[in-house]
Amino acid sequence: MTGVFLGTLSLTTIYSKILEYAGPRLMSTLGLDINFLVTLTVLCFAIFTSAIYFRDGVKSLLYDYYSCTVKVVSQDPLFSALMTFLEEEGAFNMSKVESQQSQIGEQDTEVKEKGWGQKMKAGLKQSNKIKYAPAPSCEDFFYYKPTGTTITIIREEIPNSQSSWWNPRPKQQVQLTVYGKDPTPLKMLFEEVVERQNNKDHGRTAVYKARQGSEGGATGAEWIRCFTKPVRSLDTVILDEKQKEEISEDLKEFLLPATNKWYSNRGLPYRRGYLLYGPPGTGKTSLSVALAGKFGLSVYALSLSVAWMNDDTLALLFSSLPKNCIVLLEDIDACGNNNSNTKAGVQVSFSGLLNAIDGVASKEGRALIMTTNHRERLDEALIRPGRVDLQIKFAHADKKIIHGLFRAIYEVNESDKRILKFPNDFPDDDEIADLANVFAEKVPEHIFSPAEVQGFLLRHKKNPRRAAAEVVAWAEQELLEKKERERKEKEKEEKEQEEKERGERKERRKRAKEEREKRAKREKRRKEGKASSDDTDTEDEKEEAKKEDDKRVVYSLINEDSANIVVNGINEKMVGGVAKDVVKVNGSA
Ligand SMILES: Nc1ncnc2c1ncn2[C@@H]1O[C@H](COP(=O)(O)OP(=O)(O)OP(=O)(O)O)[C@@H](O)[C@H]1O
Repeated sequence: MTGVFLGTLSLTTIYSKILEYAGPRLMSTLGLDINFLVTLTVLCFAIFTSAIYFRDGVKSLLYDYYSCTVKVVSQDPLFSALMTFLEEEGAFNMSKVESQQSQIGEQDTEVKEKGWGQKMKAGLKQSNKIKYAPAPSCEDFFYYKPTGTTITIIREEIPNSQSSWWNPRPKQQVQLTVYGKDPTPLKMLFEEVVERQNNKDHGRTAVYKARQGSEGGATGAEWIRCFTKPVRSLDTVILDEKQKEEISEDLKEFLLPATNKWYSNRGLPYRRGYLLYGPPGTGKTSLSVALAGKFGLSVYALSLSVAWMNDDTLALLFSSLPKNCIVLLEDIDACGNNNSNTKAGVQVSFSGLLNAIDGVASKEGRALIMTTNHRERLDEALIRPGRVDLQIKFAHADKKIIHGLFRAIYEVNESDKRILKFPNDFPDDDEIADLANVFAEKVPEHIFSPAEVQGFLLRHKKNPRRAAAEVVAWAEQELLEKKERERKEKEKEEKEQEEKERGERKERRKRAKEEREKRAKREKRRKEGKASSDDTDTEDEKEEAKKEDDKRVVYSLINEDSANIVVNGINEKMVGGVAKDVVKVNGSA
């Protein structure tokens, strides 16, 4: 009954009923007029709204005319250092957070020594620690003690629409504002950020990796600080001392400010290029990282073989390098040469690579280290002076390198021996020197890479005597396996070559057939007196036709006589490979 009754009442009726009922009671108990109350509420609301408008207006006026602002975009190497600093200082209100892996701080990941670029992926051991970052578009206030100033921090995502491959949008930007005309607090803050970053990097080498930046349909790429690792001493790279010194001195001189001036006075682009070539596992990457460590440079590693790398992204990455860094470009032979031969899956063209290295957009002040296992496949244009100023050859280990590797592994200081629980009877330095001689005598020279020898030694990390005793058996076994691997590889290569040649022959036959048919048609038209200017053979066509006629002669001869005799007899006159082709044609016919 009650439900039906309420249903029939309208809201206005209820409201007027309440006013009718509550009004007089409020009046009698509180002494307040209901009309007065309503007016007061509306007035408060109006004042509150105007106050907000007023505050925003003043704020925007102050912001426009009486503040200093610095914006840092995510592509700037300073971005991650700044975010780490602010996070460490507790500047962010973490009530609105998002989990994040790469932007704030760096991924403290362990990386296997072997290789960069694509290989690095396999070597990364992701730390499972989840990091939190303040969600974008939040405003934070950070009290910066040294200057007693409050800094407003706004972190924003940047809209997609502004991006294009030549100007990829930064993913994010952080904006720091202080009110007042004095930018000193911001300057001081940035000095502290850089100093803290430098202190952290001291004794470490920072490694940056190229990352695809493709959103909103536009492709792009950016460098991302991946990790830092302790500086690798040049002494741990076992190589001919002269070669090490040569490249080290060259780089040292290049980095001098006077050299920069010298280059610019002569209008030369201030860049230096090195080529490290040789079989896998001989120390090319290790030397590059050790050099970076020695001169306090960061390494910018990239590989041409990653699926998204193309001419544009490569050029973009080269144009966004900082000054004084080492760019490590591995497996440079992947993009082929002027006559193509690009590896499957590689999108970077040879001209694209040349353009990135020393095109107009390429940054100055960087040292480029290119590595390859196949120097013979490189185009001379790529390694001409100016692009490559110094070449270092790496080879399989000789006696000196084998000896050096042994000593490098087993010369351990007392504290490491204690911490790592080395056995008490671990040989002293004199015995290690003797064992190193024995070891080097037993390993055949120029067969194994330093990486292979090092791999064996690491198996007996705490037992050099055993390593020296067992190395012969290991070397024999390895040799057998190596030979088997080489045999299989050769077989595979031969098969691929055969397949390629078969394809080329097929293509040539197809073209020749089309040409014959075309000529026959022309001939027919000529005989019928319908020849047009198109039917006149060009010099090239005449030459092609002559070749075709020759082929047909061979072909008919083959049909009559023994193929081998004819081919051997005519081969002299033939253009390379034609006779052989015809034999195969005949064979398959
Ligand atoms: N000459 C060397 N001195 C010291 N260690 C070496 C040397 N060569 C190789 N190694 C060791 O072998 C491993 C692989 O070396 P590295 O990656 O530098 O070889 P690479 O020549 O760059 O190989 P790839 O051509 O396959 O990239 C590393 O652990 C490195 O320490």
